[in-house]
Amino acid sequence: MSHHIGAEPGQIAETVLMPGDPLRAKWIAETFLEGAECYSTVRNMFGFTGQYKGHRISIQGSGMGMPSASIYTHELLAEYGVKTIVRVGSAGSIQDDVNVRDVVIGIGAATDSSMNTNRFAGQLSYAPVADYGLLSAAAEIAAGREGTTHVGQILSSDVFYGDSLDTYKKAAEYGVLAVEMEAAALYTLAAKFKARALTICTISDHIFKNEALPADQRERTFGDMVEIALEAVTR
Ligand SMILES: O=P(O)(O)O[C@H]1O[C@H](CO)[C@@H](O)[C@H]1O
Ligand SMILES: O=c1cc[nH]c(=O)[nH]1
Repeated sequence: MSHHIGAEPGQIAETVLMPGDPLRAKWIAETFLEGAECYSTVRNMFGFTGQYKGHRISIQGSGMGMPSASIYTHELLAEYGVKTIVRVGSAGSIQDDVNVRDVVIGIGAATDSSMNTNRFAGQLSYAPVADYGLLSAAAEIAAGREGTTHVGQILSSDVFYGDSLDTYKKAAEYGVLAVEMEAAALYTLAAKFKARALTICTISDHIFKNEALPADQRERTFGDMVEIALEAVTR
């Protein structure tokens, strides 16, 4: 067991899909994996391992925000020998042409977090980026499917309920597609541990249009991004 994951060595696959919502993790395991077994219920942050088309895959909830996601990412990479993590999350659109239920694949993640400012002692504005092989595979797979997928920069924010939308407006002017809360930390830690990482999100909200999907749909209906992720990691 690591500090926050109740798995024995070997119970977690080298490839992990990581939603923020632990109940989305359960739904993904039950819906897409064969023979899925739960390896951790610590803090109800569920983790499962099963098979997808003959490949061993784990699904681990990360919780919301970079502090929580960093804990699970660190333990997966440092203590369980995980080599590949794909975040399968929800995100809020900040672009007119990025609509609710579209899929967004994050090339890189801008952030308002001070985590990397502290990590690099204020000397570097580090650019957290996805693994190129995973990114190109996911983009190609998505292009061959129905539904709209956008590939570009996302913003990992520490704040869900901010005082103003000014920063999001500015980020949108500079091409950022959508806002979520984990990718920058995931990409940074994957680089540190020489692992592969990618973030695929489904748009659950439009931040400027006041559109939002309810919790049950965020939990159980984002199958397109899950299939894109599973096909990309098993290529
Ligand atoms: O749906 P998940 O994967 O949790 O992702 C998004 O949803 C949460 C906020 O509601 C944050 O974790 C954000 O990144
Ligand atoms: O608006 C949103 C929607 C999902 N996730 C976020 O972080 N923000």
